[in-house]
Amino acid sequence: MQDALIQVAGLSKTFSRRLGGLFSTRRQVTRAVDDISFTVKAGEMVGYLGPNGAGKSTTIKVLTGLLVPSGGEVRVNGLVPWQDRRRYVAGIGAVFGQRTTLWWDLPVRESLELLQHVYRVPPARFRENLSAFSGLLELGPFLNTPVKNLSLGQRMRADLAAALLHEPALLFLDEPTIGLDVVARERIREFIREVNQERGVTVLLTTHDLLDVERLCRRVMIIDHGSLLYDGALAGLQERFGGERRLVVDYSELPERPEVTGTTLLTQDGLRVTYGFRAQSAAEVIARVTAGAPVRDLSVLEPDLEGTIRRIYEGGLLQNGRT
Ligand SMILES: Nc1ncnc2c1ncn2[C@@H]1O[C@H](COP(=O)(O)OP(=O)(O)OP(=O)(O)O)[C@@H](O)[C@H]1O
Repeated sequence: MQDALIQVAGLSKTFSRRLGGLFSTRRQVTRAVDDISFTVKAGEMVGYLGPNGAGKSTTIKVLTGLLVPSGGEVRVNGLVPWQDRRRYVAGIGAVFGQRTTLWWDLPVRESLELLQHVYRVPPARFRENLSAFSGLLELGPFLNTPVKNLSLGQRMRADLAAALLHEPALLFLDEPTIGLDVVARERIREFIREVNQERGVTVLLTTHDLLDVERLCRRVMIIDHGSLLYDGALAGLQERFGGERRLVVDYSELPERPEVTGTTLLTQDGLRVTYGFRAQSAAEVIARVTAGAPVRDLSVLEPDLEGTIRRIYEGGLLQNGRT
């Protein structure tokens, strides 16, 4: 716990909303986040996943100090996020994909200059960082454009630069690729990877785009109905909850008995046979297949992450599966 940059213990956040008219005493209580605990070490990049309404944004809002929790303890960078705001925000950056933190009517450059003053970034550092981020995010063509006239992809790039100009140790990203096309998404991912690997910025990433997670995160946390269901390696998730891997074999000559020990024969179409298998290494299965009959070609298909996550959300696979 000592060297953790983010320390969360027993965090809860409840929203209470009056139902009915002004004088109604009926209230609807939502436990948006319910007793979650985790730590994140400096330099990590962690994916924070969950279906709609799971509690992701609420967690991020508490961690960035925008919301005060109903219970639990949170320390980020050694500070309590919702106290001592000035000191706290100097050490973090945040991008909320759904809305910009920049000044709507100002050109990007002026917005960034304003932030320079807010965060008291020395002029030389500012120039250096602006030039580095302009290069990586190709801000040049729209630095003088008012934020309100930017495309969504340009706006997101400007927001990322804005979040990092003061060199925070930690970056919170809430849906940073939402609404972007494939090329723009890839560019943003590339930038996030660079920031994490080259600058050592710790990243907590919330996203519905599992490609973001596959490309960027080794560790994922999954939240649903306010509870943390899984915290561990992305690879472990696939191993434990992924569907079957498949081996597609094109035989040159069909074996007498195409069944192979340790696999399920899924389909057979002429000389092409597809097997399903779990856990064991593909090499073992391939060795068994090739020992049985001559093979012309074969390929292994991994279960996709989207299918795995969907199974988890839909099937409650993780009810007792906290790691
Ligand atoms: N200000 C609020 N007042 C009342 N209820 C709220 C408030 N903010 C969030 N909630 C409720 O808390 C729960 C968690 O919401 P949250 O926005 O954290 O989910 P999320 O995982 O970020 O979802 P999404 O992926 O849809 O953004 C939901 O049931 C939501 O309706």
